[in-house]
Amino acid sequence: MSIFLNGVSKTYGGEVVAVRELDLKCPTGQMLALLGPSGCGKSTTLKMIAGIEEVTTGEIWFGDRPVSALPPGARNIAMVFEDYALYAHLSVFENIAFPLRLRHLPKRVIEERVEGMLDLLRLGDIRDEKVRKLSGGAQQRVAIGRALVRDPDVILFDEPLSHLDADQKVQLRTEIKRLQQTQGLTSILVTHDQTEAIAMSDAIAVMDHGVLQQVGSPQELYETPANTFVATFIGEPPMNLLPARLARKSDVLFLEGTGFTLPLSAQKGAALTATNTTDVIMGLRPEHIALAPETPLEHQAVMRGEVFFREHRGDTDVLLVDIAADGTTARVSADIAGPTALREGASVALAFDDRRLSLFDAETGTNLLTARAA
Ligand SMILES: Nc1ncnc2c1ncn2[C@@H]1O[C@H](COP(=O)(O)OP(=O)(O)OP(=O)(O)O)[C@@H](O)[C@H]1O
Repeated sequence: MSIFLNGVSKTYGGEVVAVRELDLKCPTGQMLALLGPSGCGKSTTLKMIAGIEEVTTGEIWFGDRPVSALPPGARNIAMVFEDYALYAHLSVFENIAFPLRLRHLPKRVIEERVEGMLDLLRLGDIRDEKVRKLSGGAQQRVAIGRALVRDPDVILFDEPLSHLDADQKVQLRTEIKRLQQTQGLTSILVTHDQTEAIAMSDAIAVMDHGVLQQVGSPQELYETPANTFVATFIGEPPMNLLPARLARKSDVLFLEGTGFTLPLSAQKGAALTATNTTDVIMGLRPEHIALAPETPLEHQAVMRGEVFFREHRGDTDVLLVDIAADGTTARVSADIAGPTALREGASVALAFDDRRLSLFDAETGTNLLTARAA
């Protein structure tokens, strides 16, 4: 069952605009993540889809059915919460059976369906355990079983992994993804954790201050962020954002930044023909910077500076490098294959080329390379 949000807004108490004019689509059988910092409106959006909060304006559709006016019970949705919300004194079996008992289904049907869930979630061995004795990960699997056993049209996950420790997180996110794909579940995932959103979802909607910033596949968001907010929110370490200028000399467009001048490729130049902007922000991912070879390649720019800090990350070193030139300074983070012999205070030359850099309008933060193509 697909989910559509059409111009959905939510205002609390006539004042706080939590969600503004939101248009979103989650196709049948896919998982859409709502991602953003605290207060961006993702929980409010989930609650409106669930029917726990009313929309102020706009309409929500499940397939061809408008649901905004329906109470939660009439929407055939299931929710999985961050704190599991299980009955601690009941067994695994009884927790999963609970929603079916509420519907007074025949005993045989209940047993069949709960057994199916126990198999699917590999909970058979602990079926008679009281849930309070289980690990967080096992409790969350029980909660997922309880959600799925009713065969909902839509399943809503509200920060489902946030109380788990690191290895349980990784295990359960794989488990949820496997279930979501094999069962073809139409799902919305609310999270503030980009790693979770990237690992689990087909598409990610990034929100800030109640406004949708961009929606797309994890790859699209990584490669072509719509603006500087998305650019720094997706990717770790975050994308470098450095002030720069565009200057046309003869037929070539040059990018001039702190300590470098880079002729842009004809392709990038063509994408920028309609741009009058000269002040830009260059977006450069730390993993797209390398140590400069002795003879830089054509179309490669080199920035020279001093290592301010080195963070050793096993197979790579993240270097924070201070670049100083023409009275300006910039601090750049570079994720370099390592381990390197570079230490704080060392001189270093960093190289990058124009293939994977982004350019944003210095005033609006909009991606200049994609905005006009869109
Ligand atoms: N019941 C409410 N009454 C008034 N304001 C609210 C209410 N619920 C949320 N808000 C406000 O709406 C905005 C969006 O909140 P929301 O909880 O949807 O954001 P969020 O991104 O889910 O954040 P978090 O992860 O912290 O829950 C915030 O400014 C919040 O203070």
